[in-house]
Amino acid sequence: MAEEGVPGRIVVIGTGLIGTSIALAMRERGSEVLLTDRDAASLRMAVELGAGEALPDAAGAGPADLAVLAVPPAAVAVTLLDAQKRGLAAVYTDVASVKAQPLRQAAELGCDLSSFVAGHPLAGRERSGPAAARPDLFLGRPWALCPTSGAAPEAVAAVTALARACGAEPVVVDAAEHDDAVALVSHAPHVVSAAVAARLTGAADVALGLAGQGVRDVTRIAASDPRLWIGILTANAAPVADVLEAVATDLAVAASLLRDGSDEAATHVADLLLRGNAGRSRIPGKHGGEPSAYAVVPVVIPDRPGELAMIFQAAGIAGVNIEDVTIEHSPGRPLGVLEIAVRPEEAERLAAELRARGWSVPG
Ligand SMILES: NC(=O)C1=CN([C@@H]2O[C@H](COP(=O)(O)OP(=O)(O)OC[C@H]3O[C@@H](n4cnc5c(N)ncnc54)[C@H](O)[C@@H]3O)[C@@H](O)[C@H]2O)C=CC1
Ligand SMILES: O=C(O)C(=O)Cc1ccc(O)cc1
Repeated sequence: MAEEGVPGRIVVIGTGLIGTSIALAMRERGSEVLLTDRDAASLRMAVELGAGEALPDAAGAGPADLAVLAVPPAAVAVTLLDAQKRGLAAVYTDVASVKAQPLRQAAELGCDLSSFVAGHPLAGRERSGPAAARPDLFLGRPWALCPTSGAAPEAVAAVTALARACGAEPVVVDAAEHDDAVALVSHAPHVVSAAVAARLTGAADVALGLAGQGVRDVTRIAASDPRLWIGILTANAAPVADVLEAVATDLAVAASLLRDGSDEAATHVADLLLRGNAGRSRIPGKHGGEPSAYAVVPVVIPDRPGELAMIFQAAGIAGVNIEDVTIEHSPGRPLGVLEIAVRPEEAERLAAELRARGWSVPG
């Protein structure tokens, strides 16, 4: 039985990363989940992962409470029309990274927009497919909802309940405003990441051997599926182009100032770096609150079994909550640096505990 306020039966169309993650999360809340995907292998894997049962061809038990369309942006409208014709559910939502174009297409196709509330969980990964799915993917993340003026209140309530049941925070926003926002915080950064990563295709081995965490951070999302992303970018083309042009101008000015080489030119480059500091500091912290200013405790860790577990245990004994961790690997060496983010007032206590137990904590 589903927990109170959680949709009892849902259909997930598209059992990739996002569809299977939603299915897993909803199974944990007690929902019955029926799955379908045009790719039989994806569907089979999602079922094997425990995300739900395959949706039977025949109508069976009647419409589900909610159908989630977890397909690429260009497939949302046709998938909605087909699902509504089949009467799969009382309420429909999607998860596409772009909102205005699928909504426009759905209206043009004559879909019923009173039972459809467009949605977008702002959580994901650089990997696709059901194997990368995780039930905790949406915890603490925003989930944009873009109901049209004709959306039924019960439909908005059902999709809000889905987002909450997945552990996310629903945020109601107009579709065009959403698309401008994600162009800035997700889509343009994706292209910038790809452009930096593309420079590495011809890189010498020595350069790749010197690669540190910075280039890994900047290029992480460049590992994503290009087929999905070309669909996202073309569906949100104008807002993304606006941001890219502004970034390109900053880059072109920085390049020409660096060529200039004068002290005055360097000051102007520093202006960009300072604006970068200011922009970065505006990104909210891990639970969407104020940006966090954690202290980072670096620990040199030998690459051997159980090391991380012992460090985490030591933090627990010291009564220090670990807010975040990253591991910086030393290429070709059997050690790395674990960077533990903690509250500033707890950093010295953690460092002392770790040093007392024999770890090297520089600084
Ligand atoms: N990848 C990410 O990090 C995020 C993606 N999204 C959005 O979620 C949606 C799905 O993306 P992912 O799960 O990452 O992609 P994915 O490639 O892992 O999964 C998409 C699934 O949809 C299936 N599919 C495609 N067309 C279909 C159709 N017409 N009928 C039935 N199944 C169909 C594919 O076979 C595939 O299994 C996209 O709209 C994307 O914009 C939203 C948030 C994050
Ligand atoms: O991998 C990441 O950090 C992401 O930001 C993933 C992501 C991709 C697409 C979206 O529409 C939302 C989130």
